[in-house]
Amino acid sequence: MSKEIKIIECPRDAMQGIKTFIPTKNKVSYIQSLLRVGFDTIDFGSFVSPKAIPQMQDTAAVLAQLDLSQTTSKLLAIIANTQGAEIASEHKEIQYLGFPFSISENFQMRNTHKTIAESIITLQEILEIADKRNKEVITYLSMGFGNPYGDPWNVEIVGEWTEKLSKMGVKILSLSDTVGSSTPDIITYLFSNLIAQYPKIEFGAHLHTTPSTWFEKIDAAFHAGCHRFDGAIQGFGGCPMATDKLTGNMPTEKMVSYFTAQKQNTNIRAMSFESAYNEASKLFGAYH
Ligand SMILES: CC(C)(COP(=O)([O-])OP(=O)([O-])OC[C@H]1O[C@@H](n2cnc3c(N)ncnc32)[C@H](O)[C@@H]1OP(=O)([O-])[O-])[C@@H](O)C(=O)NCCC(=O)NCCSC(=O)C[C@@](C)(O)CC(=O)[O-]
Repeated sequence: MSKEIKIIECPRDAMQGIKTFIPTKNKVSYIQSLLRVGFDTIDFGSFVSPKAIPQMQDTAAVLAQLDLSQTTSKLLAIIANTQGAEIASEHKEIQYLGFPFSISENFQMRNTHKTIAESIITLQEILEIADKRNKEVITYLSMGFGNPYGDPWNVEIVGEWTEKLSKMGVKILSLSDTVGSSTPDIITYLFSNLIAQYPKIEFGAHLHTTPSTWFEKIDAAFHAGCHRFDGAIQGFGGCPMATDKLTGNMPTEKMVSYFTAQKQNTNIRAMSFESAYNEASKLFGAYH
């Protein structure tokens, strides 16, 4: 029997880099449309410094206004320090805390003002907070496919960090292509080797892409055994801490059509997906 495909929709990643503040009610209305679709998880907001990411400063207010009574989706919030982990853990509606851990020193500094060595200590503390508060942690291996800063990167480095994270008790590891630099060969190599070597870790693909490379990236990750995929409708967004130019997210509509063609179950309801897609056009159309 084939394993179900988990699609993680990331409105947080789609919105966080938009400079104009999106009114809370518009965020609520958009996320509400996503909650009807059947996504495994919605990465809906973040509890980070409002100076670092002003767009996400109303995450608690957004959460308070969501109607979660009908949804099957779980909620994920990004956190970047223990303060964020404590705040997010106060909310019983949030199942997952997502921590961006980068194997690029430059990106980790840009993103969280901490070195890799300091961040690994933060991650350990976050894992302990999550354990006490009954939350699961998703660790992102940011710049997992290389980086634009000239920091050392190769597949052995990814392997060594995966070993360390596994020993620390990381259970979900999302290999993140923060600036869209991955190639199908590297995707295939990393997923097929790491999935075989660490059967207790659930590996995810958080891929960024240009419109011409989405297919080869998803196809490589899927055929290498990955079943957990992040995306954002119409590919909106990207990480504003990475480079001056955002590289869009993996477009969810492309993934849905890909997995439908592969006869894989994603639990996506087509009509609700279409409504959410239209909501995305209205919401993001105003800012692009
Ligand atoms: C980590 C820090 C806070 C360090 O930032 P800092 O300036 O070094 O930290 P600080 O402790 O000095 O705090 C600065 C101010 O922020 C406040 N603060 C501090 N923490 C919080 C918090 N949790 N919630 C609310 N407020 C907070 C804190 O209280 C203080 O306020 P002030 O005293 O100046 O008024 C900052 O750099 C930060 O927030 N970074 C987050 C960056 C971020 O959200 N990046 C995008 C998400 S990650 C991503 O997109 C990648 C991903 C996941 O998609 C995967 C991939 O593609 O790679």
